[in-house]
Amino acid sequence: MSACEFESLEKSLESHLPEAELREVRRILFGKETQKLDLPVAAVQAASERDFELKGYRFDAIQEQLRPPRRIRVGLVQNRIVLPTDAPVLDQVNALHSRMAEIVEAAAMCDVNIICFQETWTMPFAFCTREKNPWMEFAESAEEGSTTRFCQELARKYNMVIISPILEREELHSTVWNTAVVISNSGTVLGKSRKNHIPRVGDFNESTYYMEGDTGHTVFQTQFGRIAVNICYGRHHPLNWFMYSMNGAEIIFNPSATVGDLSEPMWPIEARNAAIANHCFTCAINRVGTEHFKSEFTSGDGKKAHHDFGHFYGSSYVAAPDGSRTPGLSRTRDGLLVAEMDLNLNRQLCDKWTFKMTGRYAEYAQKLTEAVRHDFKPKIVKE
Ligand SMILES: NC(=O)NCCC(=O)O
Repeated sequence: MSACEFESLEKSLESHLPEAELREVRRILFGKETQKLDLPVAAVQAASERDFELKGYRFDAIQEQLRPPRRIRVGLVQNRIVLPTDAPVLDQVNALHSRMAEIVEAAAMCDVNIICFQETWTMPFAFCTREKNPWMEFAESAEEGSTTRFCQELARKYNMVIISPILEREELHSTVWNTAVVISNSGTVLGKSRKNHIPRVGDFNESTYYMEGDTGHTVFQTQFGRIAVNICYGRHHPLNWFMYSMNGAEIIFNPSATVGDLSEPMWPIEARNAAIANHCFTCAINRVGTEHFKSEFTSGDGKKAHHDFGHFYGSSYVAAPDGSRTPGLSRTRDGLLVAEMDLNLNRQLCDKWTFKMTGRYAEYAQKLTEAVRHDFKPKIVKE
């Protein structure tokens, strides 16, 4: 079986382990069990007709005496590109818009309050090619572009906050960014969060196309909680998650595009660890499928030139501050993951583990300031 045929770790465990053993494996691998959500029949039917996986889970929190629960639902979308990468640009974008409209409608049936799409969801992940044409044509304005207009309509129609990660062109200086546009459930553009860390690894030649973000660690206050967006490669940087959390994020979304050979063993760990370390929920989203490009490209590693990036392995999941997590979506299929969470869990875990309280941040701030200076002398004791 090839890596792009392997459905998921969860399915494999389910089909091969006896029930009692499976429970123990799940307890250790996934933490406190998330309950399956009873999703409406209409949504399940829509998912089956439209050929995407639909899964729903609930994270529970303690019922407090003074604070009412703050229960909300998030939706994570992973999908393949719809048309081949050499189809006309506008056709590719429109096809992805139509696909997303089908999935968002099902999310609305499931009472999703905040939905997040995958990184640069309106295009193939063409940054492996190092070609400028036609990929730069996918870049659009975060405020006025057709994708934002499209999302604004959906946000209003379904009373849903939408996180729409796109390739952004800032018109005045024609600067290009990798940006998540955050659209309020009122349909207003609440703001945008630009990718802070740009990869220079394997075929991820993104620095050819856009710059390190300049929006810092913005947190967006929505009707359904305070949210932030840490785009893809930013998940390898603990301080990036940390700063969103320092600004008060209750849920941090991580829209991504990453391939099996490079990052799959890290995937289940990083967002989950960030949820634990920062007392918040995290949502890891990855695209699916293998995208083929007309021109060959090399990876600068002595291997033969190739036409594809490798397999984007999906496996989107949500992690909670108590270390529990949902099972992942499939590695091969389009999917919508619905997760219900009580945001009160964040403070409950803060009180239990006190990582924030015991973090000694002032001490580290000072040490870090020293460590990044050119004349820094590391403290190493030698015999
Ligand atoms: N899109 C992106 O930043 N990918 C980099 C590779 C990774 O972070 O796994």
